[in-house]
Amino acid sequence: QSVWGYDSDNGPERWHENYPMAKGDKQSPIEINSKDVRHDASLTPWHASYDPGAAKTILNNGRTCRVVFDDTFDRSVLRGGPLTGAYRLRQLHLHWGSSDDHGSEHIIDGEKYAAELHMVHWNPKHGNFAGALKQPDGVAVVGIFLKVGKTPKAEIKRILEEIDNIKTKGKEAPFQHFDPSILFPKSRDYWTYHGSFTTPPCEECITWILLREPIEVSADQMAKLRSLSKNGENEPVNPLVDNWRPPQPVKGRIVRASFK
Ligand SMILES: CCN[C@H]1CN(CCOCC)S(=O)(=O)c2sc(S(N)(=O)=O)cc21
Ligand SMILES: [Zn+2]
Repeated sequence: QSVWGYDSDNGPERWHENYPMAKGDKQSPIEINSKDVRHDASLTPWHASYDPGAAKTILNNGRTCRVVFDDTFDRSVLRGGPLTGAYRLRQLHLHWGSSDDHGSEHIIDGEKYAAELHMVHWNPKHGNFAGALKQPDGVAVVGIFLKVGKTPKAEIKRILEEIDNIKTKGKEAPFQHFDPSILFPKSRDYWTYHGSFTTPPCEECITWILLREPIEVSADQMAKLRSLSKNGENEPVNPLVDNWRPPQPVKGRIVRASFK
């Protein structure tokens, strides 16, 4: 069927059939090898100023669990780092595996994390989100790695508590009074490079800002995430797991680090 996904008949190896950008020269995710990274002293710290009142709903779209924010004005914005101007927070979502030893999209020095959280922002100088998708500086995504550990970060609980209300595809629940910056790790260190959406349409419009320090989740919290289903309410159960794209060719791109 033409609808893309992560199964053998509609997965990443076939996306290019309907989305030619998938075979572009600046695709994401990528593997990051510290030996190839260039420290850039000119990279300033990034700053998020998010309005908790901008959070609206949480939904299961059959491909991920997504929290949507009001991005009709500069209400929740990301600035600094490799960015010029204020980028508006539009949504956050996750990618995860079928077991704790894999699930992230970016891979760091050969290490795969259990999950990867993406906070998607767009550049209002391009008028609207659809316009921003067509620009190389249109979108900025902050990526946070999730690692299974003994001292889970409490703040992720708020998202996982909602999972029971959005078990199947198309289910949506109110999700308000939430400031996603509570999910950030202590360190602001990051890698940055230019790439694409890791799903169709695979547009190459993203400035990636990947945080070096993972946040910790518990094995139970990962199991909770894996209890989501790809299928709709009255369809056969199809677990929503392994919604990650494998690493793509770097093709000479430079990955810069804000740290030594
Ligand atoms: C499931 C589709 N995921 C897409 C949907 N959007 C893209 C544009 O859509 C146009 C209709 S998006 O901006 O929400 C977005 S960000 C990422 S990622 N993993 O690269 O952070 C993927 C996607
Ligand atoms: Zn993503």
